[in-house]
Amino acid sequence: MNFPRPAPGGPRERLTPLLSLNTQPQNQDRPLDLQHHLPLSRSGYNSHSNSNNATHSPSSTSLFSNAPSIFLKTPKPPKGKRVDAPHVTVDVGRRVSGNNGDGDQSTIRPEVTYSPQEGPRRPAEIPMGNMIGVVPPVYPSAPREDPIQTLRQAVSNISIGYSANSNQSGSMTHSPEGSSKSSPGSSATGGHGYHGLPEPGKPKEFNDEVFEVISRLGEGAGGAVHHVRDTRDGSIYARKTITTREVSTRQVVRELKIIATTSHVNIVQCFGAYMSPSSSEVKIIMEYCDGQSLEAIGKKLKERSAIIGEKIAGRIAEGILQGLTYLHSRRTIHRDIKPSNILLSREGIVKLCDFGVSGELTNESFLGTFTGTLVYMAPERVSGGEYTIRADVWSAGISLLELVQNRFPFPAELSTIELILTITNSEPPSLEDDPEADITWSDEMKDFIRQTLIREPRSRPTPREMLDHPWIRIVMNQEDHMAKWIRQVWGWPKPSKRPRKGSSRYENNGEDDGGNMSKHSTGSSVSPAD
Ligand SMILES: Nc1ncnc2c1ncn2[C@@H]1O[C@H](COP(=O)(O)OP(=O)(O)OP(=O)(O)O)[C@@H](O)[C@H]1O
Repeated sequence: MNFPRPAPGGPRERLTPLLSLNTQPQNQDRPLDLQHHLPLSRSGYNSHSNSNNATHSPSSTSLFSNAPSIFLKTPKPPKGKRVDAPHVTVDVGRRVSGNNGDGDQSTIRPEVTYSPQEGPRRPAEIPMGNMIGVVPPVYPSAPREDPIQTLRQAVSNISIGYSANSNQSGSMTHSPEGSSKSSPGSSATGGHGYHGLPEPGKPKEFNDEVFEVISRLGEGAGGAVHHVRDTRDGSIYARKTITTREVSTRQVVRELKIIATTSHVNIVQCFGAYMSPSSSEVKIIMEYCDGQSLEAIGKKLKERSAIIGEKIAGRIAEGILQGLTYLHSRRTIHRDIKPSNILLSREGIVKLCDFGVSGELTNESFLGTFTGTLVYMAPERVSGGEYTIRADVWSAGISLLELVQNRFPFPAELSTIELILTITNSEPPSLEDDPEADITWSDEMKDFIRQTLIREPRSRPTPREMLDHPWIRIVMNQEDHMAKWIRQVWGWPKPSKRPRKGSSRYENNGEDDGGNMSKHSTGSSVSPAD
């Protein structure tokens, strides 16, 4: 990460000398390297925060006339509060002391340090290597933040097993075939075999040894997601591995906190987490969503030259909005709603996942935090403005439009800058009939998409308001075929009503799934399930 260098001679804030070095040069022929930005990011320091808290002042005088000085902007830490390590630029004119051999071990001998809380005090000698001095700030009462410790704490907070989340407090949005309760056991592998449910209320301990990897589900920015089986009881999960070196501690902690504290039928359920022995990875154990993501479903439909029907699209839209409404009630914005983060369970229930970039609202809005996937971002986010939960509504609209039209709503050949300009300045994309393919969509559905893609954020409805849209009400008044539809998408056999002794739960009972997808048709009747 690049930290902004303080502009020489630029506006300065109140500076407080933290450390003054008394230089008694013993070897003056090798000047120390000047003007290095030296992040105080030894282990235990949060190197990416408070980048603006330090600067140096070459022209300032120090306690000792010849001594180079380090100055810090020193916001006085509130009592009992953690202080992140500042970044300092060391302005050291001469090697201080020590041998000049290959080891290049020199020592700076600070005479006085100054702590905003304690005033001047004398620290120990601080070794230098390679002519760069790294001087820890002296905040005796401020505990250093150890990222590994922070992660361990966050992991242990959620590693209380599935018992904490086993109560699905969210409303069921429809009545799927089979069990509606989310549990690892209910997601049998590829329709072969039913695994017993873990005992409710009994926390499970997870580690690498207990898992067997079935397949790799995909890879995101921070790590990979695997389909795994717990060899102790055959339970099936999705395991997300986050490489701690690639993702900021804050981001991992935020994701862990959000998934550990959310409990809703339209949010992927978390069953626990653990750290790899080397602490280089955090692994999150989630419910496995057999129905896969809207991205994978879209690809499958394309392969078969099939499109999705209105009733199915409406159910999916409703599930997304329920999930977002719940998140909003928890003062959370997802910030990365896109087809690969919208999953379906075996029963066709929508499950939002990937809270890596989600944000917790302190006020109703965020200001200009550029996090997420550009192509699904609302105009106010792309342009760096303030944004609210309504930004997630836009992303949901783009994702749905992509799914039903089976193509990305913006021209594919746009460069990043052109895409930004299109999102911010052009007429928002809309749902259109395709007479050539004999596809027509209802006016209600077209209006629903239009409402989600209103450019002016304040005029765009919230997820809660979108749930009252006539299209959603019409769709939700009709019979639910999600389980049948998702089975047809993936070609799963129909589950038998009563499993015969010794047979698998998802045994094919002879249902003909051959005609599960029309090549094309009107938008309202593309599949038997529709
Ligand atoms: N619980 C789950 N069940 C089934 N598949 C999942 C689950 N969680 C994630 N996946 C799939 O794993 C893949 C990787 O997911 P991940 O969230 O890490 O990255 P992504 O959304 O593809 O990319 P990015 O990190 O850029 O947002 C995606 O295809 C996603 O659909």
